[in-house]
Amino acid sequence: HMKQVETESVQSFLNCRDDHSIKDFDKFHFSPRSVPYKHMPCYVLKMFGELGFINTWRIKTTTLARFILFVKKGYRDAPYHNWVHAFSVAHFAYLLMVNLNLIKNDYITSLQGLAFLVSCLCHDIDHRGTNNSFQTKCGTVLASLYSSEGSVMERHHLAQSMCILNTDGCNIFESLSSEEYSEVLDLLRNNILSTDLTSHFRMAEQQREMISAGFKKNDPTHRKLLLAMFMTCCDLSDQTKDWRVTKKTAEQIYDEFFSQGDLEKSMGTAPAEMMDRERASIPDLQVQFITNLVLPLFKNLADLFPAAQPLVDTIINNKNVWKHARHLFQEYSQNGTKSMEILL
Ligand SMILES: COc1ccc(Cl)c(-c2nnc3c(C)nc4ccc(C(=O)NCC(C)C)cc4n23)c1
Ligand SMILES: [Mg+2]
Ligand SMILES: [Zn+2]
Repeated sequence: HMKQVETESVQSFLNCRDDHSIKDFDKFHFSPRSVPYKHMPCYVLKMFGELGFINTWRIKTTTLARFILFVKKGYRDAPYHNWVHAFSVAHFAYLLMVNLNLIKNDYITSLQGLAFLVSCLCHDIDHRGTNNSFQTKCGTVLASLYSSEGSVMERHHLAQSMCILNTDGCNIFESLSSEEYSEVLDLLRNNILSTDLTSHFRMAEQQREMISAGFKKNDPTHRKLLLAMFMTCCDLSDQTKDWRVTKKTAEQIYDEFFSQGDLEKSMGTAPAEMMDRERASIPDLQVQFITNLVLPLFKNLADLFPAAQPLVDTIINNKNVWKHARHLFQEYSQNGTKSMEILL
């Protein structure tokens, strides 16, 4: 078995070098979900290399390769919260660093960039396709471990990430000095915990103040707010791609949400509307989500980085498609067609 794993792992790191079918990998419009599944680990390695992290932080390639495969194995095959989501989130972190020159223009340090990319890769590890309120409501093991501090799932994703770093031959931070090591773990913690959407709302106010007051590069609080903002941008980056991607993402998310709703009904509790396949109107929910969360967030990003303005334009386009789909959906759902097929 180990032999088979070894050859498979070696295989998944050889073939992306000669994969000339991929163009525009470092452009905002590129969809990471179009990368062949078996090439994804290799493209993660490529991102670490292109950002200079392998040399700067003296990361052994075999250690990084093993770390990537353990992270990939740490994800379950949930409809949305799976390895492909993790890969796409990490890819957007790469796009931000490359296209906004975050490290060159010292918005973030190289160490913060390394922690940022690793955090995105690990941010949803071992997700079960159910959200924080499900954990507490149904008294899961994870709730018994973490519900007193909140952000139950995010604390679990962090714990799983630490386990992988402590696994033989997987510690990609082994060449760091002790102060760099403790800083990178601190960054990992802040970044992964900041992907809890409810804590994003708390920070959104401070982020707006930071942007209107003007970002100060050497203000540690500004740095922390900026990294938290980047993490949520990456987590929601499917919204910045063309309609096909956002539609497919919505299908996966509501597949996961409605399964949780079914589970809650079978346990005798009433699910939230967005989790209830009998009540939810996906176009309405998506217009709300984009209006209340996605647009303000990426407008903040574009305020700081004008190069990110095209992302806002794409999000507005997608929102208009959902608005157009709204009455289409009502019309069709009258005669029972609830499915997303009707959307172009
Ligand atoms: C950043 O962390 C997460 C965690 C989990 C998910 Cl699924 C998402 C996420 N990523 N894309 C989406 C899209 C397209 N629609 C969504 C609609 C609702 C919600 C949701 O959780 N609403 C309740 C909350 C506001 C208290 C999340 C949605 N979402 C992001
Ligand atoms: Mg998450
Ligand atoms: Zn996520």
